[in-house]
Amino acid sequence: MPPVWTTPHRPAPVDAVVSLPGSKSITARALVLAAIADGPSRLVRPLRARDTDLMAAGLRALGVQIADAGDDQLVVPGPLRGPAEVDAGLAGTVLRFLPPVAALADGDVRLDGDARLRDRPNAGLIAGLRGAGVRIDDGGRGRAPFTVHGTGRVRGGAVTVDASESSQVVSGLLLAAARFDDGLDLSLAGKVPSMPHVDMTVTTLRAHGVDVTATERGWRVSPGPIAARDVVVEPDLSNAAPFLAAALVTGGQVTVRDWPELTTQPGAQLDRLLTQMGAAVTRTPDGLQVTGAGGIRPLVADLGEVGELTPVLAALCALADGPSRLTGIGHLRGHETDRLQALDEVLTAVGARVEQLPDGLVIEPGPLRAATVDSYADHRMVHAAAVLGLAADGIRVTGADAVTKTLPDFIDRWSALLGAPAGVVR
Ligand SMILES: O=C(O)C1=C[C@@H](OP(=O)(O)O)[C@@H](O)[C@H](O)C1
Ligand SMILES: C=C(OP(=O)(O)O)C(=O)O
Repeated sequence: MPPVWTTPHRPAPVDAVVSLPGSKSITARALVLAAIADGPSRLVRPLRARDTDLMAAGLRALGVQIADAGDDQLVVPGPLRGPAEVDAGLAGTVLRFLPPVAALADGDVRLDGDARLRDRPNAGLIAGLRGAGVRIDDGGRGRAPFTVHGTGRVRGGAVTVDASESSQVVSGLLLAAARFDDGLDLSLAGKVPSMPHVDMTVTTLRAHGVDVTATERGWRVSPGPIAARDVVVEPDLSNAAPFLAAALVTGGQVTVRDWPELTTQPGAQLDRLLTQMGAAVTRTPDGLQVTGAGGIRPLVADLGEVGELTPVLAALCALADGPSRLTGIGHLRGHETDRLQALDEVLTAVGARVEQLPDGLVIEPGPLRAATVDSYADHRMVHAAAVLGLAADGIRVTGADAVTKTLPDFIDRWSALLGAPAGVVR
């Protein structure tokens, strides 16, 4: 990969059908549940990218067998044990889903990752696990690195957590809770962002035979076995965002194959959001088809449920025909980078006027100009720059290899999307 990626400029309408690899979030949940299930499981077409490879490596370090079988993965649970070191890279899913599993292991498990991981908030999870009887040494920081002193079992019971900084705190605790001696009666202190991701967790647990009920203040998980299940992983709908956005920017047409009829992925909301921005969105026998009309309408929306769509939507806002206001996304300051700050810098560099709100952004488009921008080690900032580059000639990105986090061949796929006449881009 060149150190600086010059994003392709494409004023002509795109016309393509795109197939995308599996969902990061579904793969992460499938791996974790398979690792603590009551028998072996097959994951069909899981995502193979940095985040999910780190999840698999972390589980292997705890004693789980995970083998590749063509495009699939076979997972065989074993006794969970330490001592172990887990590298979470920059993956929020590993940072928040593995510590509750580590607590079930017999022995110490130390978790660390990239320099930026050490800034990502995790006090809610650490306090929640302590409330469930787990001993954790985090030097009082509430962040990585920390050591989970696993004893082979977790008491569980009534626990109150603050998950206002990440829904993954809730998901991490719920995923392992059926294996706690007393299950878990989880109460929330405050609001939780990205609620569709919590719904995804609850739905996935039920599909594995776990008894989860919503309570007035949260969720209750009964103790019991987690049934091993083979899981067919849906395409990643959040990673569909830049490809569908290309239809809007160029006034072209993009179809994403195998768009699920029913899904818990928040990316499903692209249908509604891109329609609001002026796209015609239809379902065809192939998948979800987005057609751009030649202009982009501004977006005024609370994106709290779909925070991970923000970078691409914000890029579209910088190309719209009026000012946009995106709110409900204060927690994005704790993502791969401070995404509100990063988007402010990038959109300003290409000519927009940006105002940061405590929980969002106001974006006023301006005359576009060429710029070299950073990836901030954030895959979705590369997606955003790629979308801007369609409209502005001369957008260059340093550190574009950040895309390995969830879509390692993004740059090849993007080039193919733009080079392809009508046809399948793989
Ligand atoms: O549970 C998950 O798979 C995710 C939950 C969300 O995290 P936050 O609630 O921290 O935004 C989302 O942004 C992330 O990309 C994936
Ligand atoms: C926020 C994201 O990732 P993570 O799972 O690392 O939190 C993301 O993919 O947009």
